[in-house]
Amino acid sequence: MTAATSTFSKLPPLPALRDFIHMYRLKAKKILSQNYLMDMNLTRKIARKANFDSNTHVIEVGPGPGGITRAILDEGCARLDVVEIDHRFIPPLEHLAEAADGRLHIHRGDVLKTDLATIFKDAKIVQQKEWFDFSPNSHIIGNLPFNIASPLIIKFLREMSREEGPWQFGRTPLTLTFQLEVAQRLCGEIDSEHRSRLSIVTQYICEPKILFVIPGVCFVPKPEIDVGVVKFIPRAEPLIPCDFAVVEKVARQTFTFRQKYVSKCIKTLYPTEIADEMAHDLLKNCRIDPTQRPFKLGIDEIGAMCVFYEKQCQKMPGLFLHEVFKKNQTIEMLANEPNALPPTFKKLKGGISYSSFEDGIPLSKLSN
Ligand SMILES: C[S@@+](CC[C@H](N)C(=O)[O-])C[C@H]1O[C@@H](n2cnc3c(N)ncnc32)[C@H](O)[C@@H]1O
Repeated sequence: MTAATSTFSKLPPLPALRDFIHMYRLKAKKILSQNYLMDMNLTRKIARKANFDSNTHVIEVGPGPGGITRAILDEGCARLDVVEIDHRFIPPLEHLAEAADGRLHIHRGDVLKTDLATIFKDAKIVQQKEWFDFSPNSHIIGNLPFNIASPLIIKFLREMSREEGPWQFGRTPLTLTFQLEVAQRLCGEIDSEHRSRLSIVTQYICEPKILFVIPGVCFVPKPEIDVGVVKFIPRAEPLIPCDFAVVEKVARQTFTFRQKYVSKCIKTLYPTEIADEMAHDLLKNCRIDPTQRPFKLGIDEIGAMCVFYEKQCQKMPGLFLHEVFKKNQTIEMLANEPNALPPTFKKLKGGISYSSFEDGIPLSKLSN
């Protein structure tokens, strides 16, 4: 399908969402974090702000009774595949599919275990792009259940950083909802109260933006919190030249104690007997003030720490597997594990030069 040939018709009149819910007896289940978005102005706003065109193959996660599903179809897309875990929603979604001119396809299953790449691949709509080109005609959208929002975004970010799963076709954007506090952490800027591990692992690989906030009262049943709609655009070039597992580990340990000195946090990367020396080496090489607080560190500083830590791990097999809470595992024991060395970064073809990182110096400190 090309831009010139794609056409779609709006959905014919359907029973109102509220009537749908009564017709199909769709009482929300707390265990699946079901909070329905009933206001079609808001569902339309999500679809509009996601900003895809009529050639786009969209995947929606957790469609529930189909409020956002209707809006995506009406906004105009080449095809929409939905992944829903709760069998009760299949009949109303089939009802919707009958009205959707063959554009709506339903998959019953857990999105965490569903192969989204195969959905894109089998439909043969998504035009593969080189990673550096702008995004392919694919988009993933969802008003996520709160209980899986965090594991799902981590899975997506990991796949994105390795150009795997739906990102094997290029830079597929995401538009997802999160409880506002999580949305703010994903987008947390340096020196802000929201800066966290999540800010780093998100922002080094993509550009996240809170599109708008939906007050909790707009959902049925209403959660006690507000919800942020976040759009993620994968970066052409990651800001840190290390594998996701390395960035995730350094970011996690750097934010172990938010208000303490970074030196105290970084020591948790190493066994106690070598922690002082190894942490000192890392901070000195990266020109980072040991008394700095974690939330005041820029991505380039954390990037430099990742590069240096990775080198330390290469020299000391087993170090990468060290976890501060696993007291009885020595580096000698861990060195015999199959993944005793950190995964290597898949270098992108062309693009920015990571040479300054090779010396372990953050870009912002090069002129100092
Ligand atoms: C917060 S509700 C949103 C429903 C609908 N999208 C809306 O905005 O009204 C979350 C939806 O995700 C579904 N869900 C929960 N866990 C899921 C999972 N692991 N995989 C796929 N869907 C899931 C729930 O059954 C529910 O329909």
